[in-house]
Amino acid sequence: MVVSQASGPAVPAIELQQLWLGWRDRIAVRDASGAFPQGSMTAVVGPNGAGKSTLIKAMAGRLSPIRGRIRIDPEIAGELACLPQSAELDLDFPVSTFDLVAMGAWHRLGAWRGLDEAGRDAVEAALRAVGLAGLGRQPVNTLSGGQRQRALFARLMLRDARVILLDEPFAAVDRATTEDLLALLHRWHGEGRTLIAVLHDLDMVRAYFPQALLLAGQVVGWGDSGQVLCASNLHLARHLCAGGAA
Ligand SMILES: Nc1ncnc2c1ncn2[C@@H]1O[C@H](COP(=O)(O)OP(=O)(O)OP(=O)(O)O)[C@@H](O)[C@H]1O
Repeated sequence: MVVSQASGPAVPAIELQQLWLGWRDRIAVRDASGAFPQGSMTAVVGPNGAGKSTLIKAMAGRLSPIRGRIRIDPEIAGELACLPQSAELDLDFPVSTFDLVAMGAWHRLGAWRGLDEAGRDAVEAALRAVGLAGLGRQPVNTLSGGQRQRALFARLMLRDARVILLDEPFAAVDRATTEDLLALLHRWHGEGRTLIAVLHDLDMVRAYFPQALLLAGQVVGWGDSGQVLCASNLHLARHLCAGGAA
């Protein structure tokens, strides 16, 4: 799917409205407001414990706000895909890489309807696009870490979502894989999809992500990544996560 880019003022794909998130007695994100415009490519950054994964989980619908609201544009409500941190994914089951990638099409076909020839071609094309041509029959639990992440990106391709959330997609992945997957993200961005990725490598964010959201239990900065990732904001974020007051 190629998503048309609307001209004129940016339409929010996801809007945070005075959003508070937390776990039991712990507040993880306080009073966050702002918007991810449709077609934007944003890195969510911040120190350990800043609330980045918590925000991704909430936007993916896996955690309810304590207060405030996450408003998802109704046109894209069913068009949101999420790739959680790899530690949260149990891929230790005997399914082929082809079938794992094909699962990306389940939301359109239903789990029990087989793929037609076009669907099978789409899986093969996705495997080629992530550099796994010829590995479709290999069980996923025998893939290397980098191959596994490539397969999960191929599954996202089949998912064909307009908004894609990724939590540390390049953690424990080799450089060549990272570069290939970054190129895929850029392709998706060029297609007008909205991309939101938790990342730790600030040089990568400056080089590849036009927008950044700097979190430290609260929004420290949100906008052009060059401006958001300035020394004073990064210092403030570290201070806040070390227990200081704003
Ligand atoms: N499942 C959970 N149960 C209880 N507390 C949690 C849970 N997940 C996160 N937290 C707490 O919420 C706060 C924010 O955690 P979160 O994982 O969102 O941070 P993060 O910015 O993604 O950190 P990191 O960079 O270390 O992955 C932390 O204090 C953390 O201990």
